[in-house]
Amino acid sequence: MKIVVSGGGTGGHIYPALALIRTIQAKHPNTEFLYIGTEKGLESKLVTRENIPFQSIQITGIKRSISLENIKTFIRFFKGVKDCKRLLKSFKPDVVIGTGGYVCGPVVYAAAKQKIPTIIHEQNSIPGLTNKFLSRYVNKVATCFDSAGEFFPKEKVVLTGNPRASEVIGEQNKDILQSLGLSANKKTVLIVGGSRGARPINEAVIKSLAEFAEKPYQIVYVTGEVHFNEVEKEVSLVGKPENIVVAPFIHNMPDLLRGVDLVISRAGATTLAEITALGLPSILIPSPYVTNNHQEKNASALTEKGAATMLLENNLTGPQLIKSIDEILLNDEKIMKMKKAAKGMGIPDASDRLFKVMQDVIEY
Ligand SMILES: CC(=O)N[C@H]1[C@@H](OP(=O)(O)OP(=O)(O)OC[C@H]2O[C@@H](n3ccc(=O)[nH]c3=O)[C@H](O)[C@@H]2O)O[C@H](CO)[C@@H](O)[C@@H]1O
Repeated sequence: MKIVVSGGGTGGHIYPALALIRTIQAKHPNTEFLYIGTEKGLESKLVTRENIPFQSIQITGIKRSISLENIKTFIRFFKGVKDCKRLLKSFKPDVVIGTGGYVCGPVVYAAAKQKIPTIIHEQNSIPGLTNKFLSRYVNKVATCFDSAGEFFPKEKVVLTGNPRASEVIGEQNKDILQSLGLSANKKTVLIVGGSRGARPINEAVIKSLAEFAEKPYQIVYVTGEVHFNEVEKEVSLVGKPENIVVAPFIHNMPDLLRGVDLVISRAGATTLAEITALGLPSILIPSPYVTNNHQEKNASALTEKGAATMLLENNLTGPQLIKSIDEILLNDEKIMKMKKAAKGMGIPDASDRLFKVMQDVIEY
């Protein structure tokens, strides 16, 4: 079998694609893959380090306001479609799957025009522009939230969940905490601002460092690659408590997630799929800078079930962050309830479900 995968820009679109590829590689080792992305997106780094064949095209996202840049984007889109048609003709895939981000636009569109079976995977509760556009042309739309289905042609929608949920499932192993220089026996909080980090979260954490030093729990704090140097400088001015580890990015996030007790994060949909699959309590700080405020909607799905608490960025201060952590981590009964609620929302067999959709469109 030959499969083209495309998805990019941020980790939330790339990791589901990689998780799906790994599932298929495990089941059908002879499958050939081609990943199409952009050089600028995180995919050019994340995909190549997995030794998956990677080709890049040039494309930019569309701006919501009318601008000259959009005319250039349309020109790039059609040039991208032409380049993709050439790549697809030479690779001859059985199916093409897009996991979101604007790079999928020309890839999936070109495939649909060449009558190659196509699927898009939408991670969020409110779909992105590219997936809405592509839904007219594809065979199936795989979703992770019921609410996303309303935005797509009904007959094409299948609720599969996010393949990354399947990937994080596994035995809990605290070795990773020790390898980071932390204790295997203390409760552990992971603080992460999505795949690129989030400055407002970083600011609140830096302001809380002195107080964290007094806490009975420990913290893995992931700054995001681009913010790391600046954060390190500020941390060295205040002094880093021994119970905190600061890292720019964690490549083996599934291992780490299996070792922590509480996650503080933006409300990116792939992160939410991971924490619900594992049944992890969370404090979600939705990014207000995303299309249609979709992260707040993503987060609400969890808070409505009691799986998470939400802290809006407007209310994010150092003291509020510490209060929110203590309310959960120092209350075993609350932890148990949140764990159960989170687990109840997880879709751990998402990879299998999505693979089944692929088989169905190929055989159709
Ligand atoms: C600003 C923006 O547009 N954000 C979107 C983007 O978020 P973003 O890329 O931040 O996505 P998510 O939070 O959903 O997923 C992040 C992924 O990166 C991984 N990870 C993160 C940090 C790290 O150090 N190591 C690591 O491996 C996580 O485990 C997860 O698999 O895609 C999501 C999924 O479509 C959307 O919901 C978000 O709104």
